[in-house]
Amino acid sequence: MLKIAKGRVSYLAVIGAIIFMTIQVIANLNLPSLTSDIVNNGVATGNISYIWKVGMKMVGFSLLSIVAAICNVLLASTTSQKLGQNLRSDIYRKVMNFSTDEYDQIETSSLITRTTNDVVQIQNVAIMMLRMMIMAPIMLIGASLLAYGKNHTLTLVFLVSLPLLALFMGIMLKFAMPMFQAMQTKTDRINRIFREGLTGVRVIRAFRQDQFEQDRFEDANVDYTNNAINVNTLLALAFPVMTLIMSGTNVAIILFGAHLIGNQAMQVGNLIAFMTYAMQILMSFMMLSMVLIFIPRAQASAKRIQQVFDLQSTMKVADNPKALVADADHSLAFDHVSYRYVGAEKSALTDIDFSAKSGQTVAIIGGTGSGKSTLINLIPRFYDLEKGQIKIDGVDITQLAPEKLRDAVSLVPQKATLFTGSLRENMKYGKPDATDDEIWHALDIARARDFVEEDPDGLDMYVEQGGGNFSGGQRQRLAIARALVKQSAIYVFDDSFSALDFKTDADLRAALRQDKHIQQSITVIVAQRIATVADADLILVLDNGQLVGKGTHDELRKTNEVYQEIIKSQIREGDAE
Ligand SMILES: Nc1ncnc2c1ncn2[C@@H]1O[C@H](COP(=O)(O)OP(=O)(O)OP(=O)(O)O)[C@@H](O)[C@H]1O
Repeated sequence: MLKIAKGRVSYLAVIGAIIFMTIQVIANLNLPSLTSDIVNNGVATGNISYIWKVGMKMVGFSLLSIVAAICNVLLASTTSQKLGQNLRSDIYRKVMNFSTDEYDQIETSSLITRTTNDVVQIQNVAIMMLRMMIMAPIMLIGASLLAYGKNHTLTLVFLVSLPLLALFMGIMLKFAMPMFQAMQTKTDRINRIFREGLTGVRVIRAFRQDQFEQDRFEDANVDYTNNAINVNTLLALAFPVMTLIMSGTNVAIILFGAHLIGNQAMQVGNLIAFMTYAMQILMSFMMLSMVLIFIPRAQASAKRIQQVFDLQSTMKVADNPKALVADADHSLAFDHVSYRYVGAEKSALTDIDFSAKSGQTVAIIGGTGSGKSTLINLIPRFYDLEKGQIKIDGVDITQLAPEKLRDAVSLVPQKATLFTGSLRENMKYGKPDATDDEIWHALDIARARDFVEEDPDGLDMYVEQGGGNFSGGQRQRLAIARALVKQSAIYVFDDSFSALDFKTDADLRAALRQDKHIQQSITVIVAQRIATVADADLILVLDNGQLVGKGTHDELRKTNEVYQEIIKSQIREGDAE
């Protein structure tokens, strides 16, 4: 908990909170003594001017206590809010820098709970620490000493009530702590099922699994609710018991106090003050116990957040990362590359070897699961290799700063993802200073100009979450345009043309070939159709992670069996050139 707060809170604010809380408690501790003074020396003797004098002092201490309390609350809540803000930013930054392997280690839903719910738990306890944790010990010690000063004998009452209270709080902690700790994992479970239900709603309906999913969610929901009810019942039970102990203490003090007053061993005012101190002692003891109940839950949350911070990226960045020379002739080379997914039994790619240079198009074709997407995901270093090297412009990509490498590669993923906002913002994603002319040029090549122009808002058109207000083909074309705006050394299209009809596919590729910038870059295309790959300078045929063919369309169709098979299957489907 302290580790997670380190460097994320202002120490000045923490010191300020401690100072103001100390002032508040000292002012509060003075009030009972002044009350006893006013009763003993003012009320009992009928000395009005003395009552006024001490009364004004009491008002002064009360005002001081109020002002100090306000300052403490302000500092405590600002500090806890800032701590939350910093934690959320740091988690987000860390997660955004995860390599793809790390994403597999902590579920997305759990990451969301950690950024929201867990951070809130820590914020709540931070406020408690900056208020109750400071207030309680000072008040406990101060009130005990002052009560002892008022009457030694009466303090013996605490020898019974405090151990009783401690015993009860101990039992409470034992039962409440595991329930509090379980709350976070139960929240994770609810979020996971809810998220899956939302993203997979169409599949769920199509497979008529609505009831199954509803039951699954209900299960998690009931489990969470029962746990929350149990915790709250326990806390609710605690209050009457604590009130009973406090009232019992009060009664005992009054009984023994009356006896002492009867024997003239104590003044009335001192008894009143003693009772107030007794309440302050018991209250601070309870406050400490409450904080002790909440700390383990926040501790569990802190651990979950720390886990995210502790995840070491498997991707090592070179000590002196190299840069690429802008506007130079480019090259891309795979040098006997193999790759195996973490935990997988066999390699997804084995001994892939090819190279390409500026102006060339490399096409990758192969059956489902043959390793096409894996191969292109290795270019922007989403994963690190098992064996071999990938070089861009002759430099091993592990020697490049990751941001420089990602600048050099423009990727159109298999599943086109657009972000909420205007279309212009989406288009500028890879080049924030892109002009409207550049965007229209890219839309032109991507065959997306027509439908954007038809919309009255044009580039200001609103993009809904995930690009939901566009068809699959339109989304794909916009994703292509976005990649083109970025202007990189290498363009990678992961099955990006499959959502397009044959004519649009052919027009788009022809427009790509004519673009000046593309002519100086390397284009890598993953495709299913022979027609899409036929005019590439180099075609790679993948089968079961192996490179079983490498050459031009003419070479491969004469010599390569797998390629011939693909052609045959597509002729049968009437889908070939
Ligand atoms: N994250 C992953 N973890 C483990 N194995 C994976 C992962 N992603 C893919 N694979 C495996 O790697 C192999 C290659 O998958 P890849 O996605 O590269 O195939 P693909 O040729 O692009 O297929 P498709 O045409 O269906 O997209 C498959 O056997 C797949 O099961």
